Amino acid sequence: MKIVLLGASGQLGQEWQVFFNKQASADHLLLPYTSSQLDITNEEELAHELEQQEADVVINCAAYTDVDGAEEHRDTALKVNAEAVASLAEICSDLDCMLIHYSTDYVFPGSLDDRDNLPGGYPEDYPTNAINYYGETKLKGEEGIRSSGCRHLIVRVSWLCGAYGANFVKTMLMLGRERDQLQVVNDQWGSPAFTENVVFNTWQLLEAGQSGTYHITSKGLITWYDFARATFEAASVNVEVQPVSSDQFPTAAKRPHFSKLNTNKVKAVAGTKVIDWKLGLKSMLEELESQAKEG
Ligand SMILES: NC(=O)C1=CN([C@@H]2O[C@H](COP(=O)(O)OP(=O)(O)OC[C@H]3O[C@@H](n4cnc5c(N)ncnc54)[C@H](OP(=O)(O)O)[C@@H]3O)[C@@H](O)[C@H]2O)C=CC1
Ligand SMILES: Cc1cn([C@H]2C[C@H](O)[C@@H](COP(=O)(O)OP(=O)(O)O[C@H]3O[C@@H](C)C(=O)[C@@H](O)[C@H]3O)O2)c(=O)[nH]c1=O
Repeated sequence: MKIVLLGASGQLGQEWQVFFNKQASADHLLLPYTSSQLDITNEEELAHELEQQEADVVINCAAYTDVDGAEEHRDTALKVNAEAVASLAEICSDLDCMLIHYSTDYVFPGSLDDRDNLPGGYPEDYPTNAINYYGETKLKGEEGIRSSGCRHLIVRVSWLCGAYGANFVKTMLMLGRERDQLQVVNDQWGSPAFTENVVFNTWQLLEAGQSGTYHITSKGLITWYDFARATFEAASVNVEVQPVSSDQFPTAAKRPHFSKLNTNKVKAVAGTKVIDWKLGLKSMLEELESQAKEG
C-alpha cells in the first residue's frame, strides 16, 4: 500500500512517521511531505505530485492550527483548512484514492447546556456550529470532502497532544519551569487526544475498511486547569497553578466551554482502543523523558 503523508512535520505528521518506522512492513510505503516539499494550497503541484505517486491513501495532517491567529489571518486559514482540502478531495476522487483527514472539536458550539445534555460528548452526527473562525474553516474543509464524493475518513480529534511538535502539555512544561505561578482556565471542559493513540486508531479504522466521520479522543472529562495540574504532578514540576475563568484569560478566538467528543462509534470498531486520559499523559511524558535522555 502506497501512502502519501501531507503536513509531515506537524505533531500528528511526525507521529505517523514514527508509527510506520516501528511497523517496518514491506507492504506499506510511506511518502512524507513537509510544507516546504509540498504546499497543499498549490493545487497544480498537489495534483501533479499525487498523479505521479499513484498512492492508495493520502493522510492529510496539514492544517493552519493557530486558533487565535486564524481570527486575524482569515485568508490563510481558509485557504489551508478549507479551499486546499476541497481541492485535495477532488483530486483524490479523480484518482480513486482514499483520503484520511483530521478535523476538530471546535466545529461544535461548545455551550454549558451541551455539557449538561450530552454527558458522553458530541456524537459524530450532532449539528455543527463552529465556535470560532478556525473551527469554521475546518468545518468547510469537512464539507468539501463530503461533497467531492471521494472515499474518505474524517477523524475529529480534540486537545491534541503528543511527544512531537507543539501542544498544551509542552507549553505548560515550558512555562511551569520558567515561572512560579500560572493561571489556567477552569471553565472549559473536554478531553485530550494523544497522537500515538489517534494514529493507532486511525490505522485500525483504515484496516477495518471504515469510511465516514469518526471521533477519537481519550476517556474522561476535564478542564484545561485539571490537565495542567496533572501534567505538573506527573512531571514533578513545582509551580502554583491558579484556576481562572475564561473571562479572566481573554484570547482573540473564543474557546468552547464544552468540547468533549463522543467515542462510541470508534469504540465499536474491532481493534480500536480508547484510553484513559491519565494513561495517555503518562505515556506521552515517558516518551518526552526518553527523548531528553537521548539528548
Ligand atoms: N493541535 C490540536 O490541538 C488539534 C489539531 N486538530 C487537527 O489535527 C490535525 C493535525 O494537527 P497538528 O499535528 O496538531 O498540527 P500542527 O500545527 O502540529 O501541524 C500542521 C502541519 O501542517 C503544515 N502546513 C501548514 N500549512 C501548510 C500548507 N499550506 N501546505 C502543507 N503543509 C502545511 C505545517 O507545516 P509548517 O510546520 O511548515 O508550518 C505543519 O507541519 C490538523 O488537521 C488539526 O486541525 C484537531 C484538534 C486539535
Ligand atoms: C498557555 C495558556 C493557555 N490557557 C488556556 C487557553 C485555552 O483556553 C486553553 C488551551 O490553550 P491552547 O492555546 O493550547 O489551546 P487551543 O489553541 O485552543 O487548542 C486547540 O488547538 C486546536 C488546533 C484544536 O483543534 C483544539 O482541539 C484545541 O486543542 O488553555 C490558559 O488558561 N493559561 C495558559 O497559560
